[in-house]
Amino acid sequence: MPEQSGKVQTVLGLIEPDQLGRTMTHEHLTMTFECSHVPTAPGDKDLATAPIEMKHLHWLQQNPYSHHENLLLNQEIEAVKEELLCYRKAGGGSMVENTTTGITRNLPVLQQLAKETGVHIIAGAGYYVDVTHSDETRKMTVEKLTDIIVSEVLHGADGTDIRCGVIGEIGTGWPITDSEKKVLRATAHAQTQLGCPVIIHPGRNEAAPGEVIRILQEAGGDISKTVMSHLDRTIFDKQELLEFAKMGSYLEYDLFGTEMLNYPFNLNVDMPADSQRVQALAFLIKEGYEDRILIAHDIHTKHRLTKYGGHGYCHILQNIVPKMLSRGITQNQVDKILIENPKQWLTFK
Ligand SMILES: CC(=O)NCCS(=O)(=O)O
Repeated sequence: MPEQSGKVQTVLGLIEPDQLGRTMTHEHLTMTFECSHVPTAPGDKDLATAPIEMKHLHWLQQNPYSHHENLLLNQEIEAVKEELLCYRKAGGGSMVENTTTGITRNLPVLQQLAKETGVHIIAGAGYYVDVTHSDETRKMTVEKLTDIIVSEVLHGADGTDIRCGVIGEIGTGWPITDSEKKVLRATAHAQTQLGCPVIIHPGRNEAAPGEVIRILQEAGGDISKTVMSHLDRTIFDKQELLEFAKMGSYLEYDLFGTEMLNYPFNLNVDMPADSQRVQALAFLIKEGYEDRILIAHDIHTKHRLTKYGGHGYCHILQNIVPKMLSRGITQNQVDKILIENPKQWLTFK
C-alpha cells in the first residue's frame, strides 16, 4: 500500500484530509495558454498588443484568448501570491493546481506559493490536450506514459522531487485523438496502481465527457474518483446532464467568473452566466447529486486576476456562496461542495 493511502498529497508533502478546508478543485496559479491563441479580428490588431489597462478590460473579457500577453499567467507570481493571501483570509484552505505537461507546469513556484501563503496546493500529473503533446510523447506506449505519470506522483515531476497529488487536468479534445486516448488509458492504469484522484478536461461537445468516461472505464479507471471538468460549457441539455451524471464521476462547474458573449473555442456554445451556473447546481442537488458536485474558477489568463480588474480566486467564497444560499442551497450543501466532496475526491484510497 503506498504511503499516500488515506492522505492528501500537496506540494509540501502529505497532509490529513481534514486539513484541506474549503477547496477550489480546478485552478491555475502559474501556466501559459499560448496553445489556445485565437487569431485577432483584423480591426482589433492594436487592442491585441496593447498593454492590459482598464479601458481595454471589456474587450479583453470578450476576447481573452486573442491577446498574447493575457495568456502568460506565469508572469504574475507576486499578484497570485497576494490573491492567495486574500483567499486564506476569506476562509479558503486549499487549491488543486491543474497545470499539466504542455501548459508550463512550474512545481518550484507552486511550492514557494504554498510556503508563503499557507494555502495547501495540490499539483497535477500527466498531459494537456493533443496540440501540446511533443513528438516524444506521441511515440510513447501506454506503458511508458503510465510509468511517467506514476513517477510524477510517487517521486516528483519535471526533474524535481515535488510530487503531484492528482492526475490531471488530462486534456482531451473532440474528437478525441489517438495520442489523447493513449494518455487516458495510461491515466486509468496509473490510477489503478496508485488509488489516486483523476481530473479530466473534456472536448467542447456534449458527447465528449461520456466518451472519456467510457475509455477510462474500459482501461480499468475508478470513475467514482474521477472529476469531469468544465461541464458549464459542455453539457446544456438537462436530460443529457442526468444521463452523464449516472456514469458516476464528480460533476465540476469550474468556470465561475467567466461571462462572455461569443465563446471563441465553439461559437455554437452560449457560455452561461454565474447565475445560470448556480441554477445548474441547484438542479443537480434536487436530482440527488449533492455528493458529486465540485466548483472552481479555472483562472488561466491574467485578466481574471483582481490586479487587472478581474474577479480573482475569492469570487466563489465572497459572491457565489451568498448567491447559492439565496437560491435555496443550504449551508450544509455548500459545505459538502466546498469541503466534504473535495476531501473525499483528493484522499488516496
Ligand atoms: C486551462 C483550460 O483548459 N481551461 C479551460 C478553458 S475552456 O474554455 O473551458 O476549454
